[in-house]
Amino acid sequence: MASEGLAGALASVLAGQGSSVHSCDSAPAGEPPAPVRLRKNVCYVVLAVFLSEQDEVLLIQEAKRECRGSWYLPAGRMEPGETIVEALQREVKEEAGLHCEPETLLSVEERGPSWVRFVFLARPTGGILKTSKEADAESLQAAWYPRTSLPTPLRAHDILHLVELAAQYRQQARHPLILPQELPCDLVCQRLVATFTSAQTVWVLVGTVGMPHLPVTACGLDPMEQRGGMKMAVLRLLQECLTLHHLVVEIKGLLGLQHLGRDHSDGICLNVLVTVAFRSPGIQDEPPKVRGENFSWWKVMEEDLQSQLLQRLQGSSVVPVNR
Ligand SMILES: C[C@@](O)(CCOP(=O)(O)OP(=O)(O)O)CC(=O)O
Ligand SMILES: [Mg+2]
Repeated sequence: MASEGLAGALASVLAGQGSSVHSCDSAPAGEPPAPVRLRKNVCYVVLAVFLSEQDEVLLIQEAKRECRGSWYLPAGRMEPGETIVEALQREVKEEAGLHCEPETLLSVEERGPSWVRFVFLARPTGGILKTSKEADAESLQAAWYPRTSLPTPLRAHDILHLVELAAQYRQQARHPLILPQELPCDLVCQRLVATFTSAQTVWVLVGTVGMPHLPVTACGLDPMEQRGGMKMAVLRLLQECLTLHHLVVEIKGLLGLQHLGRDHSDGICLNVLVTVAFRSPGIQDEPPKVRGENFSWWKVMEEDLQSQLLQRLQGSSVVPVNR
């Protein structure tokens, strides 16, 4: 993929799209990671934040024994064979009685590659709000509450931050609308847009095995990568080509997300924006030296692409991960 191919790939990722994952540039040592199987070695959760124009939040009252009567946002575990959006729409219908459309990903939370939660800002498109008369195993009821006076008890307080994220996004959208792209993937992996900037010039790390491409790192499901979280896979790839001890690496967040779910392709690919900078504050005009033959820095020359990338970097215009 010559420069125009790379420019096309970068433009696609910056637009929240992406492309199928055919191979990885970095994987955990030893055996190749086992294919991902939902509900067997990974659990994906979907969660919806509905925030009305009257600044009210849609909550559901849990029916499960272990949290019965407590209030939470509509959320649930994905089932094999469904897309992320289908899971979101199923859970909201089951727990709140409403049809919905996702507006954008608000946040992705992960406790290692085996547990990932996709948090959406969503809007109701129909259906009838579930009342206590329709209580069942999915939920006791659903109701709208003023954002500043939510009912108690809450099932968990983690939703307070998510509701705040939704309110902030409504007030000022920090990133473009980003929705999952239905592209097949066998692993939990991350495609890196790893950048080095100097003045108004930006370089992007590219994989050079085969056609030059945005590098992909596979997340391991072993205990070490579980404990360290998904950033371990990013650091592992960068460690393979850069001398990290004099660099500062920051994973800014998501530019996009890929998953299909159908045809047993349960994997996900997170398209992540990463910055690489020298630890010492001295002016560094050139990116850090790359070790080996498998990666190199590509200077982004296309003005439009460069300004788009700089704008995303300067504004942290990405979906936060674990933030
Ligand atoms: C796992 C949660 O994010 C909530 C979603 O899972 P549920 O317990 O509500 O699952 P379903 O029965 O499928 O609705 C809470 C958490 O501890 O992460
Ligand atoms: Mg639930």
